[in-house]
Formats: sequence, structure tokens, C-alpha cells
Amino acid sequence: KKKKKKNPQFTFIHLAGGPGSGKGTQCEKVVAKYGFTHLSSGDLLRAEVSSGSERGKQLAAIMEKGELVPLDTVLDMIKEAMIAKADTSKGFLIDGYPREVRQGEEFEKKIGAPSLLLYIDAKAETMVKRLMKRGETSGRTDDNEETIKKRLDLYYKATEPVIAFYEGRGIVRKIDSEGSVDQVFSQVAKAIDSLK
Ligand SMILES: Nc1nc2c(ncn2[C@@H]2O[C@H](COP(=O)(O)OP(=O)(O)OP(=O)(O)O)[C@@H](O)[C@H]2O)c(=O)[nH]1
Ligand SMILES: Nc1ccn([C@@H]2O[C@H](COP(=O)(O)OP(=O)(O)O)[C@@H](O)[C@H]2O)c(=O)n1
Ligand SMILES: [Mg+2]
Repeated sequence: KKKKKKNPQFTFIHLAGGPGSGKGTQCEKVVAKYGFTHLSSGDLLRAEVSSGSERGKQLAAIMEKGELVPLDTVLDMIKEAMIAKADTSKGFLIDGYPREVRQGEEFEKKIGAPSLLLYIDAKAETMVKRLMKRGETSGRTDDNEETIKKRLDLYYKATEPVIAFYEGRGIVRKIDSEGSVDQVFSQVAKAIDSLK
């Protein structure tokens, strides 16, 4: 029996890359040029924390330690945010998810298959430098030296395998994120244009 494709009317683009690699920065530019809807799993979680809910309090503790929030929680939030935008959106930029291979598998089962994974690649040293700088003004409780180190470790352990998983499908485009924001964006735009 042929399996029906889930949500074929939407384009799904994942952005994976280490903490501070510049995913959020690139997403803003993609939204401006292509009109896709940006869903940052980190931003959704931070919004829940700000709401002061009981669930938010549990999330805050996990995020402050640089650990991963349970899969179902994050996926539910992404799904809710998508449903809210489904009438007006053609495509979604999913920033910071999947964080581990199992999250990718669940996304496909419950939402749909991505057409592209943008692998935003920067050196560890670059990411740490950017995050320490961002920490001066971001107010993010996880932009501190100790948590940054944990986030990086977890990225290499859990998230890099996600990239290998999608490489097998031929949908990964590696973006060199060492340059200026505009240099990075020209690579991102090329990858998105190649979809059409
Ligand atoms: N030089 C340079 N700096 C950048 C670039 N992209 C982002 N930055 C800076 O690096 C910091 C982190 O960028 P974000 O876009 O917040 O990174 P992110 O990947 O979303 O990080 P997380 O939210 O921690 O996952 C910001 O302070 C940016 O100003 C880039 O292409 N070049
Ligand atoms: N899919 C996700 C996204 C974020 N998070 C949590 O939220 C924190 C901040 O996520 P983020 O995407 O804004 O930032 P980075 O960790 O990529 O720098 C992470 O360190 C995790 O604790 C998660 O558990 N699962
Ligand atoms: Mg971000």
C-alpha cells in the first residue's frame, strides 16, 4: 500500500547548526526575502518560560543547564505554532529542530518530510565568541560560559548525527557561517532557490 505524503502543500526547511552559529540571524533574512514562516524551537520554549506557567518553570531549569527539553514537548509546540499559521503560510523554517535523530523521525511521522536541511557550520571557537558577545545584551540565562560549553558538547554528540541522517537523503546543504551575515545569506539563498 502506498503511503500518503503528509502535508505536501507545505515546504519544510530545517536549520541545524551549533549554538550561536547564526541560525536565527539567517532565518530573519529568509523571512524578509521569501516570506516563509520562521519557527524557532528555542524561541517557542522561551515564550513558554516567560508566560510563567508551571510547564515554563520546568523548561527554564532544563534550558539553564543547556540540556534538551523532552521531544514531545518541543514537537507539540512546533505543531501548535504551525497550525496557527497554516492558513497563510506556504512554507516553514524550522530553526533548532531536530536536535537529535529521533526528533527528526518524529517530525516526519507527525508533520512531514523536509525538502532541505541547511547546515549552518561555524567553528566552535567562533560560536563561543559570538555567544559571549550576545550574552552581554541578550538576557538569555544560557548565554554564559558554563552553559555554552554544555550546549556545544550536546550539539556535537546529539545534533551532528542528524546531519548525517539527512545526508543519506541528499537534502543537506552545508553553509559556511564564518563570514559576514550577507556572505552567509548568499549561500542560503542559493540553496533555497535550488528548490524551485
Ligand atoms: N560575523 C557574524 N556574526 C554573526 C553571523 N550570524 C550571527 N552572528 C552573530 O552571532 C550571534 C548568534 O547569532 P544567532 O542568530 O542568535 O545564532 P543562533 O544559531 O540562532 O543561536 P542559538 O539561538 O543560540 O541557537 C549573534 O549575536 C549574531 O549577531 C554571521 O554570519 N557573521
Ligand atoms: N528543539 C529544542 C530547542 C531548544 N531546546 C532548549 O532550548 C535551549 C536554547 O535553544 P536555542 O535553539 O535557542 O539555542 P542553542 O542551544 O541552539 O544555542 C537549548 O539549549 C535547549 O535547552 C531544546 O531542548 N530543544
Ligand atoms: Mg537562535
